[in-house]
Amino acid sequence: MSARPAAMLERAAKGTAAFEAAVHRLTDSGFTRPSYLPGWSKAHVVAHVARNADALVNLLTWARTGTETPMYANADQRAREIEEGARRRPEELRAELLAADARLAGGLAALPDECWAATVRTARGREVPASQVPWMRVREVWVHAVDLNIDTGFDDVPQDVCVALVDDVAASFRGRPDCPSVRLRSEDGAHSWLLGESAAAEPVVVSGDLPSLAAYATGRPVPGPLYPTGGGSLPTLPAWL
Ligand SMILES: O=C(O)/C=C/C(=O)CC(=O)C(=O)O
Repeated sequence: MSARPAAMLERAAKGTAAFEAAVHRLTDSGFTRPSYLPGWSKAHVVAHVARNADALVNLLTWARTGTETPMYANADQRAREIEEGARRRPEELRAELLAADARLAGGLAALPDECWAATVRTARGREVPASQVPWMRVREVWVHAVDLNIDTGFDDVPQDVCVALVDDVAASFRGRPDCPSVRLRSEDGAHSWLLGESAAAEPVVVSGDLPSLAAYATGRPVPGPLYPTGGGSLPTLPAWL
């Protein structure tokens, strides 16, 4: 069986198309308007997503060659390139995004089967197989399509991506003392996640549809109603990523 993560590659291609389409709907003057991310304009978000594509190409290079090729030289380089990108003219920034997306698509298509299991290290120091790279891109393009604050919301994010996002958040909040104990439950009962300290007393149960749960877990605008146990207020979660 091939180690190629075919389904996730497909999701990455669809998410990338959705992000590019959202940017396409953005007027030139809209680039300088605020995104949902504090201190970032929409242009910052576009520049970050373009640089993330190149950073992921670096991980694919690492997987293919065995030579350590970090996503970014350091946090300063990452921040500087986002700032520089955000100052470019809209047509340049749009073109940069498309070129970076094409480089990443080429790198993903060309990675030999035997390289997907190679271990690489992310900018957050996580050691992961290269087969995680398509998921890392899915996460970036969908969450930041919402962050652009144009017209994409979590209702537009495919349900399987919503589930995978909450899986990701639950894994990163597991056992964290700064995370309240919260059980997220999809309204159809098919999915359930425990956030925060599992040893803590009775968690607050929050139920709702998958887009709303994913939006709440990732700290984004929640499209639909969420129902915490006892009708109280929603617990405040720590920032994710
Ligand atoms: O998944 C990780 O461990 C790291 C992800 C990132 O660093 C994504 C970014 O924030 C980025 O490329 O700037």
